[in-house]
Amino acid sequence: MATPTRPAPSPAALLIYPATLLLGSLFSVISPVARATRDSSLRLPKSAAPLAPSLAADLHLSENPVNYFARKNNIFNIYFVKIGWLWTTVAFVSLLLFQPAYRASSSLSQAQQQTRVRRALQAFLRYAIATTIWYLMTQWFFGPAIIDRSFLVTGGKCEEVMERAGKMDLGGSPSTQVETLFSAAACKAAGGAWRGGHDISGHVFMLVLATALLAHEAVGAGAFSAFSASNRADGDSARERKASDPVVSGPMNEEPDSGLARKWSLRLVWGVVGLGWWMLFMTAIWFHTWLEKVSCS
Ligand SMILES: CCCCC/C=C\C/C=C\C/C=C\C/C=C\CCCC(=O)SCCNC(=O)CCNC(=O)[C@H](O)C(C)(C)COP(=O)(O)O
Ligand SMILES: Nc1ncnc2c1ncn2[C@@H]1O[C@H](COP(=O)(O)O)[C@@H](OP(=O)(O)O)[C@H]1O
Repeated sequence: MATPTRPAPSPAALLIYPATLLLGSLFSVISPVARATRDSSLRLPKSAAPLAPSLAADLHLSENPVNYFARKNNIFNIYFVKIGWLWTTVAFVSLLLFQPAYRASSSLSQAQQQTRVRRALQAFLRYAIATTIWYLMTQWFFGPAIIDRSFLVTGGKCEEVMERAGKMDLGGSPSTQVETLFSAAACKAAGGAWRGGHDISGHVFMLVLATALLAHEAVGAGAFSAFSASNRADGDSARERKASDPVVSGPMNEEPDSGLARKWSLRLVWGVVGLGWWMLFMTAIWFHTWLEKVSCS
């Protein structure tokens, strides 16, 4: 019998992201509630109207909008998305610790243990690569992050702070001043307005990366558990097969209490993926222009 391997999720599943952005943008056009938010932004200069969601965000119109999810200070934005990589890390580590696909245990043969350690290392490498990409895109790239740099090269700037900088000393060393002007977070913290360029959505970027990474890993780990459990149901024949195959090994040899942790780690991961998808959908409805959303997915 051929050795079963963990099935890789189909790349077609990634279409969920453009579909979500498309659906969110359509919703933002046809929903009366979303229209009401846009109407308030029509009090902006006429030329600004087509870009309403983005400008509404820039001008802090979304601090008190009709829909709860259109508020920047909504609880899910503050405690979930804004520290989204922390949630991603916790969920990922729980998979590595509790899923039998990665968990080495003393009741396994040496070959089985080696296979699991190798799998866990490969999974960690995927996480490390994704973390590096997230970090360079949204946090730091030898100075301002790539998203901030792309905003600047497309003509954006920290408007009010630039004006103030022209008139008075901002304080601090020249390098702090440069940071103040050239990173979105520092610009907003200094009371400036990050306007004018192509503002790739950090939310969309991080949520797509995090949910794709976690879902990919959870599908593999979940399928491994399910396969192993069905093997266990098969009884002796499976036992014989396992004994001769270092790759096929599952909860058959698992400690009894690890089943609960296995279930809850998958629940945590799917919870993070589900909420991440929902927040992506909310960003698509309430924030950014079309191009800004699509350019980072
Ligand atoms: C050459 C460069 C090397 C870079 C090295 C980077 C990674 C090392 C490789 C492997 C990592 C291995 C271990 C890492 C250990 C711990 C990582 C833990 C990561 C965290 O938990 S960071 C703390 C939590 N912070 C966040 O989650 C922030 C998430 N938020 C954002 O990114 C932004 O707020 C945003 C993009 C969602 C939105 O941006 P704004 O609109 O608010 O500007
Ligand atoms: N789903 C969401 N819920 C609440 N606020 C969101 C959001 N998506 C984006 N935002 C806010 O819109 C602004 C642009 O975010 P981004 O460029 O990452 O998409 C950010 O504002 P602040 O920077 O003032 O917090 C961010 O917090």
